[in-house]
Amino acid sequence: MAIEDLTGEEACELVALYDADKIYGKRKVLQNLTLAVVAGQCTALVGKNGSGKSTLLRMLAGLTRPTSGRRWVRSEKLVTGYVPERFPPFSFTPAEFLLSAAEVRGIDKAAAEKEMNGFLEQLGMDRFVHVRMTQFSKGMLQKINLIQAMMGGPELLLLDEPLSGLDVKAQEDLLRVLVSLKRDGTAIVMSVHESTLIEQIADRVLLMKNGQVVQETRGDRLAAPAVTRIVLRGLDPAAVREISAHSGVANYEIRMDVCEMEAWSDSTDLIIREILDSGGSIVSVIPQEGMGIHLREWLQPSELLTEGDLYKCLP
Ligand SMILES: Nc1ncnc2c1ncn2[C@@H]1O[C@H](COP(=O)(O)OP(=O)(O)OP(=O)(O)O)[C@@H](O)[C@H]1O
Repeated sequence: MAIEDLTGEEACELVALYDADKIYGKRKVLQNLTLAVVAGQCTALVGKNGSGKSTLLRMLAGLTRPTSGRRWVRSEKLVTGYVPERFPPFSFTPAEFLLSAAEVRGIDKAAAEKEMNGFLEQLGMDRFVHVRMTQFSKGMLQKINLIQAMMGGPELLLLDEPLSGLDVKAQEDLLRVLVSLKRDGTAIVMSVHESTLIEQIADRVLLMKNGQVVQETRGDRLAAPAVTRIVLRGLDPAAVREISAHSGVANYEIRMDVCEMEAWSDSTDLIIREILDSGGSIVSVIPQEGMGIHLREWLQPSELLTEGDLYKCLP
């Protein structure tokens, strides 16, 4: 499809890559990447160090061009916030740095000051507004790094390891801010190692390996318990419905004389027994590993909001 022909749902796309490669010297660090970023959607990039996450974020930001393939952007005026992996301890105060960054981006001074103070307060940094950043810890610098990207109402927010250096309280504060931006329609793409951040905010998770997206899953599937797909025959719909009323059945679909059921893995034996006892026969039983299980190898658990429901914390 020609990019110029995007209509309907695709019109929500803010930026997209088509068959994009990035080559440094002889090394292909991104290969055949095709992906679109949609307003209000949060995408998490997961993968080992060197798998290409930062390069992909820079390419989406327009900071590096594809060696081949294309980057499409809805408008050259797309308001984009970018949080680089490293943020140096500039010898400015947050007020000096953030307000001049806002001025460069054409944000009105009074509005910038109001927005800056709001973010500083939300991230517990308001006391340090006039302190030189050379005295800041890694976590404090990261908060300023995040604020510079979030100011000016970005339509697209690109975050390279946003939780880096933040303590648990700061992670929770940031998560609240990100959820609220996402609710207002900001698209977020972030490289991330913490599973809880993904579970709380990501709509989709892309697993990267050697510069390619090798797996894609929904963010909420990461936390979902494993299921078993059971295909059965020989039961009438009433008998299927009766078994499906069991809490161990996640969902089912009847097609002609065959029924496909998804059972929570820990109920598989019980459900199969009920099917056989009711006179049905089993065609196949396939455990659904789900991508979450593969993805978890690449993620660290985090203490972030392990018990709370994030949405309950929101104002
Ligand atoms: N400007 C550059 N010149 C040469 N090689 C580069 C450049 N930028 C990145 N690379 C290489 O591209 C590969 C992918 O790097 P990238 O930083 O995108 O990976 P990453 O998944 O973000 O890793 P990390 O989590 O360590 O940041 C690495 O091998 C890196 O050394």
